[in-house]
Amino acid sequence: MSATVPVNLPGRAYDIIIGPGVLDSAGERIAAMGGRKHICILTDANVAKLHLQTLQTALTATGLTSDALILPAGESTKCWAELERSVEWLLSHKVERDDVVVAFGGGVIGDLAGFACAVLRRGVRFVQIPTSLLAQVDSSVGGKTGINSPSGKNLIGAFHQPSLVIADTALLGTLTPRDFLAGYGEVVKYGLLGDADFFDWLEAEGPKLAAGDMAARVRAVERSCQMKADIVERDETEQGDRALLNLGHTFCHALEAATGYSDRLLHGEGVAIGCALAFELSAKLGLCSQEDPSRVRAHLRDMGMKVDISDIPGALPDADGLLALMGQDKKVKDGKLRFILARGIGEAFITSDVPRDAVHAVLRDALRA
Ligand SMILES: NC(=O)c1ccc[n+]([C@@H]2O[C@H](COP(=O)([O-])OP(=O)(O)OC[C@H]3O[C@@H](n4cnc5c(N)ncnc54)[C@H](O)[C@@H]3O)[C@@H](O)[C@H]2O)c1
Ligand SMILES: O=C(O)C(=O)C[C@@H](O)[C@H](O)[C@H](O)COP(=O)(O)O
Ligand SMILES: [Zn+2]
Repeated sequence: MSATVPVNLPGRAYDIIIGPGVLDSAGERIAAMGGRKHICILTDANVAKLHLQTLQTALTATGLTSDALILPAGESTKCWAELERSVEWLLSHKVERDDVVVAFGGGVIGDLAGFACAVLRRGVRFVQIPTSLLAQVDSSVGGKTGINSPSGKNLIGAFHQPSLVIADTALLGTLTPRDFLAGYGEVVKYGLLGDADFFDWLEAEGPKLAAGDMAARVRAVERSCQMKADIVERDETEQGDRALLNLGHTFCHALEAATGYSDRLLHGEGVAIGCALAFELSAKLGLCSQEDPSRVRAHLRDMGMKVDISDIPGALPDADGLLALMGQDKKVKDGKLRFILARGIGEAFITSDVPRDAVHAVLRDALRA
């Protein structure tokens, strides 16, 4: 029940190893990469408590020693202060360019550690060992790394590909239901952006997947990684097609900024709400039928996820305020927003041809609901 997805980037190719128990092979796989025998691990407090010992035992079994920096859990860790702490800690361990650093955690640790490795000595190798569903299906793959700014999400960062990804699906068993479902938001995104059959399958198997069915989890991680790898191979640095992976994110990032990158809204929850809004906007513009957003929302609702802006606790800015936050989106070109919209489920495309009034109206309706 395991799978390997290659990411074929010229000069920077790597494998994504997926399956229950693959963490046990981390020592062998990392030792095979060469470099010195001491491994620095960046992780967070939740993951350290549950799984660090297993990782360190796997490393020790092949003669590797390790030290870990345990950072606070949560989105607010993707900040300058924790970046500085991480880089200085790695420097204090005299990490060299050919050493291997391990990012062991969810997307927060992966993004922060990846960025620390991108800037440390202008580039140190790192291995992603994603422990959340979100990190296994999305953030550990493709080399986007970075931190947040009060001005906007992920505004400080770099492209820096990992040298290997080890996604042990058994680790997903200790996620809280909320964190698991947040990751599921990105899984649904893949079906919506480019694979209608996968979305059909999620409608049928999603509940089983959430309940812990391992074969379903492996299949969802593998399909998501395969779709991401295909897109990243075509367009590593988002000059074009890679922006498809941003379906729902223009809305999501504005909502995350509006909620102060806090526990009020997790990234994957924002992606689910953002995908529903992107489909509402597509329907409003006559690009797809009204049945499509209804179907998207019905599936998210069936899974017990946040679907509407009103599912976010606490006050939010009005439609103008959210539009202003969207102005910091990295897809903005010549001052104009670009969106990922859809002609149907599995048929997303990138466009800058979206009247501001239509976006305003969708936001206004969503805030009123
Ligand atoms: N670089 C990319 O391409 C990319 C893609 C998608 C998302 N992201 C980023 O990823 C971040 C979200 O990632 P996330 O949802 O993994 O958040 P996260 O890293 O905060 O993890 C969510 C929570 O789950 C806990 N956790 C992780 N693994 C666990 C396990 N096995 N058992 C128990 N608890 C565990 C963490 O401690 C945390 O409390 C956001 O910052 C988002 O911007 C990046
Ligand atoms: O890998 C990508 O490309 C993505 O867009 C994946 C997204 O799920 C992810 O949240 C990413 O970090 C967003 O990128 P950004 O460039 O909009 O910050
Ligand atoms: Zn995302």
